[in-house]
Amino acid sequence: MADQIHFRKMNGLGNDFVVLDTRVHDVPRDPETIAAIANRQTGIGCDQVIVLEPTSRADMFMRIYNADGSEVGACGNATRCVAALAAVEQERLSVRIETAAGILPAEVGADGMVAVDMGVPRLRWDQIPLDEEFHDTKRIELQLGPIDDPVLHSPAVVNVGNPHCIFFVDDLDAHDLGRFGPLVENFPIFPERANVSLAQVTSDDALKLRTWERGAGLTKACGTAACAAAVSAARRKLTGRTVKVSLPGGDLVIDWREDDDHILMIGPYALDFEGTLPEGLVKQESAPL
Ligand SMILES: N[C@H](CCC[C@H](N)C(=O)O)C(=O)O
Repeated sequence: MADQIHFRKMNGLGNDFVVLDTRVHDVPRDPETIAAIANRQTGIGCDQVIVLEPTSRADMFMRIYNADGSEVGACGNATRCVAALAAVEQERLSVRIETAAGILPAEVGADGMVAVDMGVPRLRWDQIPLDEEFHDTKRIELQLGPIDDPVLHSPAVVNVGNPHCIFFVDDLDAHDLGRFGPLVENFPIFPERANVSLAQVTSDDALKLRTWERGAGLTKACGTAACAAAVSAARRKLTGRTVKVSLPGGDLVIDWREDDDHILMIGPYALDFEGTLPEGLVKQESAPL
């Protein structure tokens, strides 16, 4: 019988994760099993599956899989959750989490908040990446064919370890992100697809955000989208460089630091419950011949 695979169910502002740990036992990584775990009808149910791995360069390596099984480079909300796990393990409040997009320092606060240095935004068209050259990535012109809404023709694009497309609108609720999100996510201009957000600036230090996540769909919060929207709003001079981002699941504070260009993301984390993966969920290793 395959050994029982322990998991932690965690969330950051309702963006939820199943966290597995390869330092304890082998865990499945094939896209089918990841998608089966993430399935909210027949699996555990989550937006992303997070797999912890050993590394000599940081306290742990965080591998990130979307619900569709695709592996990606960054997940802001999960980084806060994993930083909290690392702080408990290492018995210190300053930790470092390695991801495919880089090593992220984090500080776990006594107030249950975690501050993660998400690094510097990548702003060149080929860093997003886009499949055609645009000199001004704070406002690109999208030929949105199937989308007739003119306000959705000139988003900002930015990479914060993963690709983001941010539309600034006057009223979030006036647009059906569930309808056009998947269209934009899969536009050919985004060779690696994109996370798609609607942002509504409400003051010079606050904005509201809704996100259709690449590989996961509508989520209650997206940490990297909050970083991307804050950077894009500041680039367009719609806000300052420190912004409260209000998502359906709650608020994050994003500070795009002037001195070193790093993006600091501050917000909560939560451990919901722990368990073991149901046997049927994990493809059994084929028996040795
Ligand atoms: N869907 C994202 C990964 C998860 C990001 C999100 N959950 C966050 O908190 O940043 C992508 O494909 O790049």
